[in-house]
Amino acid sequence: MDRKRLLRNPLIWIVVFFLVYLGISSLLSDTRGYTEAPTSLALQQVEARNASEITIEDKEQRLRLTLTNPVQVPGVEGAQPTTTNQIYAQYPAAATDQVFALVRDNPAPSGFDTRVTQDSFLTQMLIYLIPLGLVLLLLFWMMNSQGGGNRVLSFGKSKAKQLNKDMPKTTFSDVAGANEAVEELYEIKDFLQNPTRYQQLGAKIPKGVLLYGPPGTGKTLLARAVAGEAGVPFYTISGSDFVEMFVGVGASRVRDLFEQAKQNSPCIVFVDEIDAVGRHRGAGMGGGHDEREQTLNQLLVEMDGFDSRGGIILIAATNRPDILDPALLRPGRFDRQIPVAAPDLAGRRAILQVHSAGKPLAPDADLDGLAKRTVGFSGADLANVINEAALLTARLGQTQITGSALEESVDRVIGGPARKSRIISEQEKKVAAYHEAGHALAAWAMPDIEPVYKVTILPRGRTGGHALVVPEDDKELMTRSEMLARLVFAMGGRSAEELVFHEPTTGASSDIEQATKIARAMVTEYGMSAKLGAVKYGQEQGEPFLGRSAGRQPDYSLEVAHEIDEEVRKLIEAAHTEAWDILNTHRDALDALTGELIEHETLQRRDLERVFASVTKRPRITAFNDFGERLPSDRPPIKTRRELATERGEPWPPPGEAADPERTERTTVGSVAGSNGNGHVAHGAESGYAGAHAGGNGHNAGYDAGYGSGQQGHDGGSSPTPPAGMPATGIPDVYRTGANGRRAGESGDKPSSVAPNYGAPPGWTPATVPHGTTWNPGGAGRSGNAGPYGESGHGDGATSPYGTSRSTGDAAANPYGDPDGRTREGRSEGRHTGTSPSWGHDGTGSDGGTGSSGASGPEGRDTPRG
Ligand SMILES: Nc1ncnc2c1ncn2[C@@H]1O[C@H](COP(=O)(O)OP(=O)(O)OP(=O)(O)O)[C@@H](O)[C@H]1O
Ligand SMILES: [Zn+2]
Repeated sequence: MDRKRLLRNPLIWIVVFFLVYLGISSLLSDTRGYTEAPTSLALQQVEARNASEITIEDKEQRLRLTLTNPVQVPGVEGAQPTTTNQIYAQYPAAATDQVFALVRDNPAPSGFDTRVTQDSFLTQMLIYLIPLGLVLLLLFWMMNSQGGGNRVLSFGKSKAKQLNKDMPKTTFSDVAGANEAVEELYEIKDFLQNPTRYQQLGAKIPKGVLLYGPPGTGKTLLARAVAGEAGVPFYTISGSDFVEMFVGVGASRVRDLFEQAKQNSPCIVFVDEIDAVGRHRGAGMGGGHDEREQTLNQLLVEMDGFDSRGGIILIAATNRPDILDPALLRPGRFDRQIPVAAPDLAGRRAILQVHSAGKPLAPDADLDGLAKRTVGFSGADLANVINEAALLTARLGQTQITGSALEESVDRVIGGPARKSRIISEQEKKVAAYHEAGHALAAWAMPDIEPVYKVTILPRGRTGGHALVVPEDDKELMTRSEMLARLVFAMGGRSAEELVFHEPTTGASSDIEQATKIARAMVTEYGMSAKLGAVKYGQEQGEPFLGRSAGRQPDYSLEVAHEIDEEVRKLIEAAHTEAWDILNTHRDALDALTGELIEHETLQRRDLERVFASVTKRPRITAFNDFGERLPSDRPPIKTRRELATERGEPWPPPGEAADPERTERTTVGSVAGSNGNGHVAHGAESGYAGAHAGGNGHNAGYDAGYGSGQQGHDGGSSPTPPAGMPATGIPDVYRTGANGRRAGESGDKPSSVAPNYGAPPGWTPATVPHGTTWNPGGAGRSGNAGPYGESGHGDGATSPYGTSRSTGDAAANPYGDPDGRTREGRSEGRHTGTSPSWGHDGTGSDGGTGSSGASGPEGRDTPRG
């Protein structure tokens, strides 16, 4: 590496050149064989007529003599004198005349000769060329070191350098938890291996495959796996490689790319981040997009031109399919679009297994538990968790990765390293402890929210502490009650401060932000306010150049704006009251928890169960308005086969049937099913999880594109987005609880208390069903298990209610208003794994005290389409 750098330095070359020059000139020196003598001696010899040959070399000012009788030449600088008959001597230029006269008077017997050396033409040329060459060399060198590659000289020329060839060894088994995508890609791989089979059927294989989904979900990995499985070369180029300063370069690069691919077919060309070139034409601010449009046009033309029978398959990846030019996505171009969503529970478990393979795990390392805790993590996050745990283990000098190392590394990945050294005053610690205890208690006593997983007042990253609720399931839908519960949870910290210290602190700012976001989304996006109705207020501009929310425009009147603000405030006020009331009622529990928090700093679920033993889930006391005039029906929804079976006490799945009926029912991609079906099958059978997204088929309106959001907005929880269509189990659940909630609110009666059942969701009836109804909506799958939520996070998802940080919805699924979901089955489209770990960080304390938690991620915007 270093040696290479050295060789590029022109100075080295100059030095080498001179050394070589000196060497050569001394070798060729024409004084060889002659000894240098003092001028006086040489003149004496001429005078004494002892020279048999005399040459005057005019240019060198040298007298060269061959003597008849050898003479002794004194050695120069103390060297031995030598006796020789060939000598030469220099003379001064002014003495030329005298020397000439002397020689003329005393010529040798053969006369004398004068030589005037003339530089050869070549030498003269060299003299001019060498400096020129040096200058040029210097210039090249400067360009090189600037651009990294020899950019300037090769622009528009072949891009052999940018196109990296590779023969990956990756296989589909390296990709875990992305079974749908693997199934789709299996076909491509099969085609590359047996093209004739497809050609005989007259089938056209897609020319291009677009993989889209949140960052880090394994898109690159999948593309490599296709190449690895098919055993064809894999070329990668990034969309931004096309974009160049010079107009027309991008287009010619596209041409070259296809040229090269054709020469190397069959092969896979992978264009990463294709949105860099593939953006909507005519979009963007100002002018000056000609270059990009030209590049895109060229890409379109080339894609039309090549024939996939040639065995070239283009795979592109993007996080933002919604901003791609529609022409790029039409049949014949990237007509196969494969969503790569963040993994679900089974997927996460499988990914953890893939990445922990070959690493020494201690017996207490529980990958299943870890998978449950890491809702919303992408494959890359999970890989990172395992790696961090390994690093941590190495740092501690241990030989096995323990459960606590894994636990710590999850926290690190989400919230950054713990700030152990930070010193906080006793008083601040107490405030923080009350704040977090307030969150925990509010969540504990509210229906429709997951039990708190852990509470800590250890500052981590930029946060001052957090209470964490983790969903038991991956959830895609969130009911109104669940969102309300989240509001209460968010207000818990603030309420505790007010209740106990009679004064709020700045530590609740991110809670407030979070709550506002949820409430606003409920009103303007999810139509959850009876007063304003199911109307979407505000329109998002499609192009993200201005930053997501800068493009948001109000499309309603000032009066409505006023009403929205009012509704938002009402929701939050009600939640605040609710939280306050809970804390007031259970003040003993609050104090007890605070005490333990101050002592232990971090408390787990078991501790909470002990401390909160006396706290029961309670119905909401405040009236949140619900449905206006439209009274929900009392008739319960139909029951699924599974529910009926469970009621009858029969085992599920029925013996002899496929292990996972839900999954097979949903899956329409039957052709190559099961190529990688590891974790899933077992999983669906074992928990209610499959039930949780049993629906979602076939609607593609209103998905939340909010996945991309804050990589580091750790706080934000998830963003399950209730989509427009509701799955069979979904609607009634919402209605039911909503209706009951309203009645409770109206009459103000507190229901007979429901038996406390904290640990887990299965079986507990939401307390919002006040009259002791036994109806249990979703079977194991959905009972009061709300989605996740980051209590104070602000993942900046403008709309996604729970702080989108890690939500995964791939919802942007169908960006081009393709209503029937051509190639994809509805499920993958509607897929919005809205769950994510809910880190409510509170900035209690850190610098400046305002505790804004976490740099929020950039997006999380809702992009409804279709
Ligand atoms: N499904 C998965 N199974 C196993 N490992 C995964 C999976 N998804 C991601 N990873 C891990 O995460 C790393 C990053 O994934 P990859 O580069 O493919 O993500 P990407 O989707 O291309 O991200 P981006 O959109 O940011 O380019 C992979 O090298 C792999 O180690
Ligand atoms: Zn808080």
